[in-house]
Amino acid sequence: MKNIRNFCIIAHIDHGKSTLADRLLQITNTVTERELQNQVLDDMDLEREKGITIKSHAIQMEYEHNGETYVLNLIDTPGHVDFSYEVSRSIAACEGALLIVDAAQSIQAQTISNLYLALENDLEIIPVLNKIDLPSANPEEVTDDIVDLLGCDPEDVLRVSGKTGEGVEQLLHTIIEKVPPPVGDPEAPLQALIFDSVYNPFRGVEAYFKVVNGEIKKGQEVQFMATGKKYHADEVGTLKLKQVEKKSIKTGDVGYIISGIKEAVEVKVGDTITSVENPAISPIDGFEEVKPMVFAGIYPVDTEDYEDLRFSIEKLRLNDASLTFEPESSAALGFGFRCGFLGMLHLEIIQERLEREFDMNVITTVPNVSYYAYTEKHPDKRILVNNPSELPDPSGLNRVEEPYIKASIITKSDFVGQVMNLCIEKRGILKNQNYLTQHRVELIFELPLAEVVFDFYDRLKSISKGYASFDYHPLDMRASKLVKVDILINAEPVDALSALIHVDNAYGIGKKMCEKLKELIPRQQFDIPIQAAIGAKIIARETIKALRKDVTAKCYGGDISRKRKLLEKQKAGKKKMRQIGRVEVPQSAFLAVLKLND
Ligand SMILES: Nc1nc2c(ncn2[C@@H]2O[C@H](COP(=O)(O)OP(=O)(O)OP(=O)(O)O)[C@@H](O)[C@H]2O)c(=O)[nH]1
Repeated sequence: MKNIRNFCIIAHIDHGKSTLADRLLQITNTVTERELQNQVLDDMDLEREKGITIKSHAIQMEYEHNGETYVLNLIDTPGHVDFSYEVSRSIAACEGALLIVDAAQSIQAQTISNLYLALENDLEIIPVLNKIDLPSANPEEVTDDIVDLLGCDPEDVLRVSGKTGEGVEQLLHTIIEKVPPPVGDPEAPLQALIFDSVYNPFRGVEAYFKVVNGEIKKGQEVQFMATGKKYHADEVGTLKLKQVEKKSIKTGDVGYIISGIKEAVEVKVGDTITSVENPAISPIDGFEEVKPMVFAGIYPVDTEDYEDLRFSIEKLRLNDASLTFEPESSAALGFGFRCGFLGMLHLEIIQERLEREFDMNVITTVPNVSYYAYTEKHPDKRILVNNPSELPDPSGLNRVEEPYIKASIITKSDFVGQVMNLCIEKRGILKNQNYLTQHRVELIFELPLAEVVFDFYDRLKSISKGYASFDYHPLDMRASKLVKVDILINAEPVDALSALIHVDNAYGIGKKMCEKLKELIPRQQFDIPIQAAIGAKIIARETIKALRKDVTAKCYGGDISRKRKLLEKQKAGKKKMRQIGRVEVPQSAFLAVLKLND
């Protein structure tokens, strides 16, 4: 145990975590030059394309130092706010963390939020200034920022370049010298912390764990404490570039288990594996069931594809336990599914995977958060509302509660005013303003999550010219004055466009919605009124004027094939359309609310 080092890399997105990890694998000969494809840790296509790490993994390296061989377990952590619980469990499996800061970008929101998680778990922090090869690097200033943040000595901040490899050898020595070996009782009953899992279509779900106490053996009967399910440990091992089967994994070490588990939902990150024969009295602290934060309806464009869509979502759920779904129907869109996601990025990923991996053509409705509603009749009985159209009748409504988050935004001092205005417009409450350095400020806001779902990131990025980073954690549920705003197209209510909006913003948003829809819905042979309403009260109206000319008129007398082409183009366009009463509505209209400020 004394020669094991478990560590993770925490960094803001794009600060070079994967590149540095690759370099560590290369220097320790865990992978050969040839095997070292760029970013081996990001093995999902989508990850590589989006340049983000979605699923965390663990990899084992060996390294000689002062005549002794050390086992170094690098536990990778996902880098996006949507996956923060997974980050927290990966961190809990480590004794040390490399805090990577980009020498040109300095400290960002996720640097700090991940640092706090690491400190909460008593990790040894090794500050690392990365990308020192960049011409735009500002090592002196950024080192000062790190020193201010951690209260360490400037000499403690290592300078490396994941790209050129400079300083990486020294970094390995520092890991061995500074990160403490794991502690744990090899004789105690088995307790292994699950920090990640991966779905393998041939072998079932592989769970990654760290043995906190005891030992896990091949062939052993084990129990997952949170789910209560029992399994036979068909195979255990450690992870190099490939899996290396072992007879057992001992206290302090990191490994994987394969035990015939078919669905990702059975393996919960944060759960404890114990032995059936000699069970631990209690699980390891910190288990939480991850709950979806954002909901949206997903509908097939072609109603006949409903069963295919169900099959595809079920398949996705096999390897993504945080995705939830249940059938729902919409008067406007027909049969589909109400899906729950960890956040907006997660939603985007699922939508893209459905289209790419399953070739599904889907309409995604406006995302919403989940609310608690209480009626006058039963003011103590909580009703969970995951879809605005399920909100009880307003006349009998006592109150509605919505989720709040604690958001941390780091930006340059020049942009503080604009960022504050944005947050206040989004109903934020300023909690703290913290000058990290002379030019960089951290703002802590409490915000309704629903407001962050609506075009918050994009606007934050544009008002700060990209110099703002954002991170959040769920806080609590609070009563708010929310009303349901309905949209009527040609006098037909379109349930998929309903949204719960704060009463003060309802008129403004209703008006903008109508204007946006007017832009998006093509003109047809008759006038189309578009209205926003609260209950029976119309609060805004626009009219799409009738189209008079025949589109093909200008081709008359001309080339017949051109006319046919035009008609075919129209037909293809129609596939992406939805019929609402007599009106054809394009797919983009269902997401109109998200782009009200464009
Ligand atoms: N010049 C220079 N560029 C680097 C260095 N390390 C990483 N990069 C570049 O910075 C970008 C981001 O690097 P990644 O390693 O993908 O960053 P990451 O932190 O893993 O990103 P996420 O997985 O999205 O969190 C890539 O374009 C890298 O080529 C470095 O030391 N020097």
